[in-house]
Amino acid sequence: MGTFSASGISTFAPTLASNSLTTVPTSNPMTTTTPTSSATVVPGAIATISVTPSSTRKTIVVVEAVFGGIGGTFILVLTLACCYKKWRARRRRCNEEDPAMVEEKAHSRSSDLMTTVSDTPGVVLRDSKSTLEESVEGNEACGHGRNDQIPENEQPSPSDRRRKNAIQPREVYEHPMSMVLSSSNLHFLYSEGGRNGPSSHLSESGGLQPEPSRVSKVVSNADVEEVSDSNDSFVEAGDCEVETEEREIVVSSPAEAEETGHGAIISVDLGTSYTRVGVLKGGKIEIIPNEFGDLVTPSCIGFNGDERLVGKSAQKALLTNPETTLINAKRLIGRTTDDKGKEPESSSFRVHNKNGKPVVNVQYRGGNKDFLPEELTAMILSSMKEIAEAYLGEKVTHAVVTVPACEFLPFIQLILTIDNSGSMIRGFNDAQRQATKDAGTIAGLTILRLMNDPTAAALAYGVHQNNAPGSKIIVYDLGGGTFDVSLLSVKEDGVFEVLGTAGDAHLGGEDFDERVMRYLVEAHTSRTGRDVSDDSAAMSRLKMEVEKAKVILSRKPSATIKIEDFGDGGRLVETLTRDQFEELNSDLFDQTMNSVNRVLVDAGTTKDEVDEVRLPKYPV
Ligand SMILES: Nc1ncnc2c1ncn2[C@@H]1O[C@H](COP(=O)(O)OP(=O)(O)OP(=O)(O)O)[C@@H](O)[C@H]1O
Repeated sequence: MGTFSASGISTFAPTLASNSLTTVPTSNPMTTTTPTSSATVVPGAIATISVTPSSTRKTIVVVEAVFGGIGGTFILVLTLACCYKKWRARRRRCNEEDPAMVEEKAHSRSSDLMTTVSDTPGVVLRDSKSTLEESVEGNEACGHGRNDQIPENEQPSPSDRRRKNAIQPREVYEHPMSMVLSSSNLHFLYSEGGRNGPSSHLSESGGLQPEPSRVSKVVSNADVEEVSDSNDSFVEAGDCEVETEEREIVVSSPAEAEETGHGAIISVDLGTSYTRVGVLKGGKIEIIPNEFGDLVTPSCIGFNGDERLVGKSAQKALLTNPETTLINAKRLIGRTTDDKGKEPESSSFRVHNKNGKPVVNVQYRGGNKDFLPEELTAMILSSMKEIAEAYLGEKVTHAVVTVPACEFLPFIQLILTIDNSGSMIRGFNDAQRQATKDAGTIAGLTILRLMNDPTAAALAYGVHQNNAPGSKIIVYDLGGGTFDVSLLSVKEDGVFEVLGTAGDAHLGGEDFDERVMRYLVEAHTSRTGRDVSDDSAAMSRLKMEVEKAKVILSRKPSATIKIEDFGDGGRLVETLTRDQFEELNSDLFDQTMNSVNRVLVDAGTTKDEVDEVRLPKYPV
């Protein structure tokens, strides 16, 4: 789950304030690749479209050349109709696993199909919240704590003060994990995305009385089933697809879970930088500490002779054996080797092409070994399984795993970006989702559900509990490697509707770290004449220190980075201010704002209609 704490907040809020949310920034001094859009081609619609001017022009020229004249127009319309149909079908499949709406107060109007929340001890959200708050408290020492602990004399940077009229983010302390954990035990009402979100059907009905004709599958409390692979959310009737608005209703309690033979179902927040595992126990959601007593485990894998390390020990080995220590496997999963050039350069391990797939090559057990990203991810999942099994004293076979949201590009945007990315989807696409499931299988886990990060986040923040009906909330979730933003509308009876989701599976805290690293290396080189960028041990050290500094900058206006052995016995001592950090990363923040803009425009909402912005906090 993503988080950017104070530095993220401070940068985000003013941007939100200063940018018009109906237009995309068209230039940025730091940007080399930030897309700009041409508002002259299709006014209004294009305002949120992220395409390079050259690709737009190319597309238009091709369209004009190929589709000139009346006959051409007919062909164009036909082609667009076909594309649109395919796009809709894929979009439905993509949304399949997005539990976009959640019903939390089912007991008030429960139907025959559903048990009530009060019947289901595992869904007492307040309990999960307090557990999580405790865990945050317990981790203040790591520097990832709550902002209300910040000493009063630590004033925000001058740039913060300049920011007026911003939508004020509220601090949140829960972790998305809480609801991920509940996902196997709550009443979930899946719905098809409206323009980019769900239908209004459920919200009208309060989520409790779905019309049977519109429900493709109902799982009653006596019939808990695996749902992750169901593809029956729409039926084909000849050439015509009849879309069902609701997809699944899953009702389960711990007792019921046992009946199914699943045993305890673990939930894994599989992050680019950190992974967490939890389980529902004794009516409460618990995040399980690892062997070090930490609630989060670095998503790091190390190979040392015959030994395989996962987590903190691997992270430590990053300093001594950077070539055989792997980070960011999530950024490779489900990718092809063509899908390159978007990742941070700081990874020290070797990635090469094997049958079009990126493969990591390491020295292990006396030989050169290739590992697919799903195999690496499986190692992390396997470690989470072991942590859970040691804690529970029983075998774990089933899990719910989070993935970055799957955002379908609006159709018009798809047309205009086709030669840019060729992809219908931002966020995790089908291949990445499938590869994540495969990783689960390799780890000996059946993945019951892939849950979208922003949905999990929204649930965890208790958006449906804590906000008045009618309020609109933005959930801005910047993680280690991915970014998701969702616009939610709170309905009656604790239901919320996801009006839109956007994001970038190539953008996260790692990219921000990367920028700072580059800056520091350049500064060091020009001062000392020594370039350490090829020294993987020095770069690994720098990476760790830069991340720490970034976290400090969330609370303080400046941070000092000191590395005693920074290549060739040299030393690095640099002070980084929050303003510098923000400037170095300004285009990355702008990119996140593009997604915010897109979500708002897709949902037909303006900035003024947004009541609140939620920025996740990070309980390490
Ligand atoms: N207090 C903080 N201030 C700024 N950044 C922070 C803070 N705490 C953590 N981070 C950054 O947040 C990122 C990790 O967040 P998180 O654990 O939510 O992501 P993840 O789940 O590993 O990644 P993703 O969800 O993208 O796969 C890292 O880049 C980390 O440096």
